[in-house]
Formats: sequence, C-alpha cells, structure tokens
Amino acid sequence: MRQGAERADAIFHLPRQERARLISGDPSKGVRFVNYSVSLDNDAPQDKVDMWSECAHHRWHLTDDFTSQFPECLRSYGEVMRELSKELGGLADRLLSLMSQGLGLKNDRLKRRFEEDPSRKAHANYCPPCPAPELTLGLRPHKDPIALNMLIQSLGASGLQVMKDGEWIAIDPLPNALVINLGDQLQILSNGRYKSTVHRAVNNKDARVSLAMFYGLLNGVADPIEELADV
Ligand SMILES: O=C(O)CCC(=O)C(=O)O
Ligand SMILES: [Fe+2]
Repeated sequence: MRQGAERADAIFHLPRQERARLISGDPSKGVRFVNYSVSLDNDAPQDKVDMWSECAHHRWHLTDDFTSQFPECLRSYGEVMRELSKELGGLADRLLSLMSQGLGLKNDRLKRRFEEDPSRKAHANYCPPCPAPELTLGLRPHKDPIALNMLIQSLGASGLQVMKDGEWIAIDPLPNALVINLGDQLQILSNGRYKSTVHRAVNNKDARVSLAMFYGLLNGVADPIEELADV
C-alpha cells in the first residue's frame, strides 16, 4: 500500500513532456491526467474556492493486464498497481460479503449484483505543497457517486476530512491503513441503510498523495436491490 502511494507520487513528478502526453479528456486512454479546476458551485458563487490538486485516472482489474496501456515511464507504478488490484479486488469482495450480511441478505448478494456490470477506476490525487492552504481545497466537498472507495493515503500530511454531525472530522493517514468510503450506489442499493459520506480534501504546506480505488456499477443504479425495496 505504501508503495502504491509512493509510485503514484512519481506520476506527478514525470518530466514535463511525459506529463504533457498524459493530459487528455479521452476516457479510453490508459492513464490520463485531468485537472481539477475552480470549484463551480454556481448556486453559491461566494463559496468558490480554487482547487490545488491534480488527478491521474485509469481503470484497474484483478486479472486483465490493464497496465499494458500504460506508458513506459509508468512501468513501476503499473507493477505495484497490478499487485494492489488483486489484493483490493479480494478485499472488495470481502467487504461486500460483510455488507450483504449486515443487510440480512445472502453473503454473495451484493457481489453478484456488482459482477453484472462492474466498474473499477483508480484516481491518483496529488496536492502539491500549498503556500496558502486556507485559500484552496484539494478536493471540494462531494460524495463518491460509485459504490466503494478503497483509499490509500500517503503518510505525513493529512488532508481527508469527513462531514459528521455538521462538522469536518480529519481522517489522518495511518501506516498500512485503508480508508473505506461508501458512495451513492451503496446508499441506493441498500435503500438508505448504508450512507454515502460527504468528504473533502484540504491542503497543506506539504505535498500529499492519495490513491482512490473505486469499485461499483458501470451504468449506475436507480433502485434498491429487490429484497430491500419498499413495498
Ligand atoms: O484525497 C483524498 O483523501 C480523498 C479522495 C477522494 O475523495 C476521491 O478521489 O474521490
Ligand atoms: Fe471522494
């Protein structure tokens, strides 16, 4: 896990020309940089805040070699990613099994639902050292639209905060720990029994990296699973 965050950090320190080649709006690219721009909350323009972060996106998989599309300069990141993907794929299944039990369903119920239409995306987030952290955010407040986010944080600078009872609570990085965040799809599938959490990332004078491994349904979900639907 530590290596996942370290190698992800390397993506953001590639030579300028290599980086330029990765900037793209085309989701079919193996790895692409997207920039978070200004937070555009048009309903509350006074709350606009500058995003001080960069993000690299790619898909992940347990068995397909999704790294074959990675450029040569990301070879060692790809090696770590392949290992991590197998581990986190297994972890996602275990979590879904426990969450199925928690809902009073058969252990494999959620797992089977996800296998019908799976989506696996990774976001490597990088917040560079920020001279004025109080004027910026790394990631604006949001809920993850997908089901599960298995998040690895670099050690050192903290940044992740979760909204609880109207207050922001810092979730500081711990060695060898993952943060498991539930997103909208699990809230919908569970008919509100599991909650999608509002979270954000704040900036620091020091750099920070996080690696979000998302798992969920590719085409989204509009209804709870049948057994939990209101009648
Ligand atoms: O950087 C973080 O800790 C949060 C990442 C996150 O929320 C996301 O990628 O959706
Ligand atoms: Fe998120």
